[in-house]
Amino acid sequence: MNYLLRLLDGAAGISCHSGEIKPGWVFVAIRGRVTDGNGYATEAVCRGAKAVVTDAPDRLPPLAVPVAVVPDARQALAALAAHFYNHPSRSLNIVGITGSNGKTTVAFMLEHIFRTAGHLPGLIGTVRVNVGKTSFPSRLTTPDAASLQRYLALMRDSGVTHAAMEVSAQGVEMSRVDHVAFSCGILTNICADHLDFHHTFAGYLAAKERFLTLLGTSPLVVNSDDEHCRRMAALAGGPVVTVSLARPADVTAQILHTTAYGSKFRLTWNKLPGCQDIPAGQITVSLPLPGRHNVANALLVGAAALLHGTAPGELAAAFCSFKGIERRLEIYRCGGFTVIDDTALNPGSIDAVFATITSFRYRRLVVVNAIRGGRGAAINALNAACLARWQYALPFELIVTASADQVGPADTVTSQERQAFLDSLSRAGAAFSFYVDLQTAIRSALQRLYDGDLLVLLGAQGMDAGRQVLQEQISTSAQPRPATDFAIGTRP
Ligand SMILES: CC(=O)N[C@H]1[C@@H](OP(=O)(O)OP(=O)(O)OC[C@H]2O[C@@H](n3ccc(=O)[nH]c3=O)[C@H](O)[C@@H]2O)O[C@H](CO)[C@@H](O)[C@@H]1O[C@H](C)C(=O)N[C@@H](C)C(=O)N[C@H](CCC(=O)O)C(=O)O
Repeated sequence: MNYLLRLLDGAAGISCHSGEIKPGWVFVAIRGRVTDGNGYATEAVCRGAKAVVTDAPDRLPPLAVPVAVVPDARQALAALAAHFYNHPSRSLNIVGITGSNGKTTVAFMLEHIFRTAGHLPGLIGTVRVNVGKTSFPSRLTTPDAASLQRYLALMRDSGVTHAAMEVSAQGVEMSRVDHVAFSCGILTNICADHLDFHHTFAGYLAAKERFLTLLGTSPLVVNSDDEHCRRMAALAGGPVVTVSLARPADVTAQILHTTAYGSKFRLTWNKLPGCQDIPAGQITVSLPLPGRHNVANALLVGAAALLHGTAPGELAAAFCSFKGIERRLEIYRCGGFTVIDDTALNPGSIDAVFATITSFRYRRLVVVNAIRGGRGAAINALNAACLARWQYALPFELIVTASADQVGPADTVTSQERQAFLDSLSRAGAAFSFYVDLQTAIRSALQRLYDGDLLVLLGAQGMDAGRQVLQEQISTSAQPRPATDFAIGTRP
């Protein structure tokens, strides 16, 4: 390793992407799933790379710069990047948030609480990267190791002290978060997802278990209402703080009142490990986010905030002022009807949306669901069965459409993926209409909607186009009606 670290002497940067290389940088060539980084080494040297690191020297062309051979290029990238930026995570409080659903909401909620408690916060996740008040676009939930360490160094050098970071299973599996010192971990829930990457549920669980190894002896906050999370907590190397809505735990919630626009609950905690100065206590929280799953998210956030010394009074105030985030059970008005917009990429998140809707009052329900493509297509059969099950429980008109899972063309829905999804829906007994074009699907939904109806947009980021179509319809005069319009209670 010393020889490797000496490569960094005088280096100006490090990257695994040739396009990012600047003079004096070190290029780490990674054999990937789509292409081989070794094939870009010449380009990296032409851009001024001072050295190249590889775990496949036989795939490298002759180069006029030093080449270091390592057992695993991904792990070497993480180790070199952490060393190059002088281990920024050691100067930060970083809460690593992992799980199938809820990572983004938990991360934004925790960032908000850290800010309200007077810290300069940071956030790394699916929607964006925040360094204090500066925002950067996000291509991945968990960036590659070099980009990640770069962000962490920027946070440290900008005075950030507390950061919330989404840790994806892919990110763990690909060593992106190796050499990150987490002050705490959060395990939200575990359902079959990302089968495109891990291929089996066991593989997905193994990635989550590897996160616990990386967490070391730092505390783990775990949702003990989730069976897989309970089992995994037993593998933690440090103290475990359990949170639950339904059973005895270190941190619990008693829901007092829910409406379409939020929940009121009593949050109670025991004396937490490592929190000498915060005795057991209780606060009443008004959370302006609907749904039981958001109370579960708030429990995880509350536990992590208390572990980081947030005073109970500050915690209650911070929850009350949290505004939520786009496309996570986001509710807005569109003329006389209401729209719920959620990325809902897997059965767990689809369940969370419909479980919340069961207590809403509306005239009719219309659902537009965007099929996942590319990497996400592996989950489509499970999503179709989940939609059919909910259509049986809550009759609704289902409109299906195709849309890019992410922005990249690699994720457009192929005709095979589309037909496979529609066949899964038919087999499960669902009634639906299909429109290839997302905007036509939304327009078709709009023609069926009247005052008092509820429109639900489910699916990938490609659904952003749907919002633009809706915005055309949202009359400037329409103001959000009081929550009483959707008071929880008897449905028509
Ligand atoms: C499956 C997966 O995670 N792939 C990620 C991985 O790709 P890879 O290692 O297979 O790399 P590759 O694209 O084959 O390229 C090989 C190497 O050549 C390099 N290269 C490539 C092209 C070039 O011109 N020059 C160059 O040097 C690349 O930087 C890379 O190091 O490393 C790449 C570089 O960092 C990522 O862009 C790529 O993310 C792709 C786009 C992706 O969609 N990933 C998804 C699956 C993902 O990671 N999702 C998770 C979870 C999301 C969730 O929770 O739902 C996430 O953290 O975002």
